[in-house]
Amino acid sequence: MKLATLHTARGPRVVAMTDDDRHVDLNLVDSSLPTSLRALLALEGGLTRAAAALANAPDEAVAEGKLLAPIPDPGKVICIGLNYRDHAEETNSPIPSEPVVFGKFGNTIRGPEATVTLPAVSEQVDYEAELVVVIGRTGKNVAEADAMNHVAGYMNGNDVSARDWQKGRPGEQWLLGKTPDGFAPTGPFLLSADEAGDPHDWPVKLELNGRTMQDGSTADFLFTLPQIVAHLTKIMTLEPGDLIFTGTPAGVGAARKPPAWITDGSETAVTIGPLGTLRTRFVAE
Ligand SMILES: NC(=O)N[C@@H](O)C(=O)O
Repeated sequence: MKLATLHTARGPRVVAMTDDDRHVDLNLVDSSLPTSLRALLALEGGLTRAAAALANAPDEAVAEGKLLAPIPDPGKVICIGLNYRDHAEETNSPIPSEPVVFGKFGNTIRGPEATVTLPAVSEQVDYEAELVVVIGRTGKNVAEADAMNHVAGYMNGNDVSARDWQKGRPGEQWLLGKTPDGFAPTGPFLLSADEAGDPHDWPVKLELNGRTMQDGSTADFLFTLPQIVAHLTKIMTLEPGDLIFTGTPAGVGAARKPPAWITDGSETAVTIGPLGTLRTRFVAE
């Protein structure tokens, strides 16, 4: 199932996208279903009931509106860094012995087709195509063997980064470079895990203004999704609606000569496996 959040005349609604790109308002079909995708994921059997609603949807349940981020209000936005050898090498970073972890806040979340304002204080805004994992079940101390049972589905993501606020900062902290408003676009939809299958061999592609800049594969992960989920849950409880950005392959703007920064009027397009395309426009502040 392709699930998304649509801003309709009735407010935000969870919709299922049909193969001909119509949006079925699941709450209109089954009014006991929550209107938030995060709440639907937290509901025991929520995805099964959503599938039943989609299967029984009358034509009147088709809704019009603007797509928002599939999960507009994630509890946590966790990011894995240096999870591709070629990206670690192009940034002269050591190959990590365990997952490198950092985070983003809710202010960074944007949907497909969003316009992101570039912070006036940065001259080095960069793109990073990433597979985003959406957690569907609460878990702490999750074993690798059980980890994929905690995954609800997948989305395209762009870990937009202000390099001049990420590198060379006191305490080697990346946070300010990773958390300007809008620096975590996701979408256009969440593909449920049952339909997605195994995501460990998906192409990861990013175009900047129509030019291919990244063309990698999740087959090159240094740490697999089960390893990442097991590692994170040693420390924290993961909950339905939490997002995990799983790292970016080589080809980022900072590693190019000359560097290829995102500037006023730029557009990025992220396409990962069967997840559609996430387009983002950027304008100057
Ligand atoms: N360089 C950098 O920030 N990289 C990370 O975000 C990553 O995805 O590897």
